Amino acid sequence: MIEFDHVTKTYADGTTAVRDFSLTVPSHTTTVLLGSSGCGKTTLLRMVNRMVEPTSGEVRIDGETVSSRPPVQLRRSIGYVMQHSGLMPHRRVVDNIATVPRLNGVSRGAAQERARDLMELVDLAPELARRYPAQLSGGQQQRVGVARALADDPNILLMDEPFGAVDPLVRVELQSQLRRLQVQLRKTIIFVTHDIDEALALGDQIVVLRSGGEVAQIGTPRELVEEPADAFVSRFLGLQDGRRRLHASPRVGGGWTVVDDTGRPVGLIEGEDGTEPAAPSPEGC
Ligand SMILES: Nc1ncnc2c1ncn2[C@@H]1O[C@H](COP(=O)(O)OP(=O)(O)OP(=O)(O)O)[C@@H](O)[C@H]1O
Repeated sequence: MIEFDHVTKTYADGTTAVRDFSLTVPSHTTTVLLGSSGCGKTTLLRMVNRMVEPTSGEVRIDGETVSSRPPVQLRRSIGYVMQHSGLMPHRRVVDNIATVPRLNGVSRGAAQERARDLMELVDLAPELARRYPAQLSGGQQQRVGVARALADDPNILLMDEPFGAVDPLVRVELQSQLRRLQVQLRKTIIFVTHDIDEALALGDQIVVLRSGGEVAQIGTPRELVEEPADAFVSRFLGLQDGRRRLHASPRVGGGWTVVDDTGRPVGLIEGEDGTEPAAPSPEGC
């Protein structure tokens, strides 16, 4: 469990990025910090591995304040994935992934073997092991970033807009992969994004932030959509402008077409046999 206990961060130039923020992140779940640019998401994330020190308050991992842990040792015990992968350009994929185990004293051979297993886990073809990061697509680089973060089997994974720079199709693939991995690995994940769909797809718990790291609402995806705390959350989630008000209308040949409030088709529903679905009503879903 990770706890933020009344943390505030004022940077040297006087900017207060986060003010009196408290949150409990349950173990083995994914908590998404969701908010627009500049609301303090990265600042909060980096407090966990001491890349940012709070001005007041504290962050605890399993009851122990992180400020009592040497920063380098702490950082090596926590996986960190960032938007632009942060891979070392002059090192091959396999060596990038093996970085933390090597720093922690694992032999080169064993670390590389672990790296190859992780490549398989994140669906990277084995022949990519010898390439350099610049010889990979953006999506592949992010997979390497995830594999590298998992290399020393950390309990905690911090993910800062990890899929923000890849195209929408690849982004959805990476999100599904992370969901599958999480079922298997059950890490404690804090995931930062400003993308609402991504938050709804990945979060067990979502924290909607206003500027200054102020919490607008904490809830499951369902709670946020069904019971937005106020007009800000409702607007932020796109509930007021009809973007998420969907209706199903019968489709020629069976099944249903899902349309939004403007009548724009956004998807299909098919029954188990590919025809009539059991659940939705034509009045809306
Ligand atoms: N080192 C710094 N010195 C001064 N101000 C900073 C520093 N780092 C961040 N800030 C400011 O703190 C506020 C929060 O920044 P932060 O990066 O935590 O937000 P964010 O929600 O992650 O934004 P984004 O989604 O754009 O990455 C912003 O106003 C930012 O300009």
